[in-house]
Amino acid sequence: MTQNLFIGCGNMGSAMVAGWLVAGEDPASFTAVRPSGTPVPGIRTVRSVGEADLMPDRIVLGFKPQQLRDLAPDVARWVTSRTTIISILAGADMATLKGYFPRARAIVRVMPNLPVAVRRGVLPLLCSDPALQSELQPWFSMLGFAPWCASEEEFGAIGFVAGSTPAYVARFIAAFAAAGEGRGLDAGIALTAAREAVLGSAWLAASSGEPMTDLARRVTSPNGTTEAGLKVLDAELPGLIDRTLAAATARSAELAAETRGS
Ligand SMILES: NC(=O)C1=CN([C@@H]2O[C@H](COP(=O)(O)OP(=O)(O)OC[C@H]3O[C@@H](n4cnc5c(N)ncnc54)[C@H](OP(=O)(O)O)[C@@H]3O)[C@@H](O)[C@H]2O)C=CC1
Ligand SMILES: O=C(O)[C@@H]1CCC=N1
Repeated sequence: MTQNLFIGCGNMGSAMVAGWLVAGEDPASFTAVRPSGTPVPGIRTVRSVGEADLMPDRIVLGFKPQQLRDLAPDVARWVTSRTTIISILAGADMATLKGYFPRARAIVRVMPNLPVAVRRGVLPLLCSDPALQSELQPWFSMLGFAPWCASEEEFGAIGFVAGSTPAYVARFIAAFAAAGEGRGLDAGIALTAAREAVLGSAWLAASSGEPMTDLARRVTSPNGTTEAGLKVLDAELPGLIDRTLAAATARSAELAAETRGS
């Protein structure tokens, strides 16, 4: 059985494990290292790599990017020519990772988003070895849309469109709910209405496959209420999203520098 060792398994590591367990993966194939000892539901959790006492086939780097420099020497002690390193660290580029783990069989970057927990994630992948791509594709695809990227730039761009989006969507839903409350709605009803409207709209977009302009047109009666609302939204939203992604991109570059120690 393939042994997957998560070094750090907090919000994102636990979400990935949850998705794989729902997909039917064997819980015995996962071990999580968490210094706090907080259990990861459904799998063996230990406080240190030493306590795990296994030679993993895959090591998932699930700690914070800022910790890479300090933790890499310890992690490297468990890496052999049979070990695949899977990094979910934002910002840490392939060259940096290769520098820390020169003995690894291969290094794979993945930038998952939180819906991997319910197998509807977006998780761009980066690794230039076609054999490893074939080996890992079915495993990652259990968690959602898992495209192999041709370059670090493409990987980064998909990551920026999708990686933080669950947080942005949470804000979007909360803003609609707050606007509903401001118009006298009960808080619970306002939140349910906003959340279900976003879920239903995304579901419809995914199942119909139509262009977004067509979907919007089907809602927008000429000179009706939606048209009045869109005049306000369209004036702000594209620029706002662009600035949002630009800020995330800039922070990623800073994190990349921190992982290199420069
Ligand atoms: N959250 C997200 O949506 C996304 C996160 N990522 C990436 O995932 C990584 C983790 O982020 P996230 O899950 O949000 O963060 P969390 O803080 O939830 O998880 C960090 C994990 O690292 C563990 N840890 C801390 N110190 C050590 C150590 N010395 N040795 C081993 N493990 C340690 C923590 O242990 P303990 O649990 O015991 O505290 C925890 O399990 C980051 O690199 C981030 O860039 C990537 C895409 C999306
Ligand atoms: O906020 C972060 O840095 C991580 C990477 C993408 C989503 N969460």
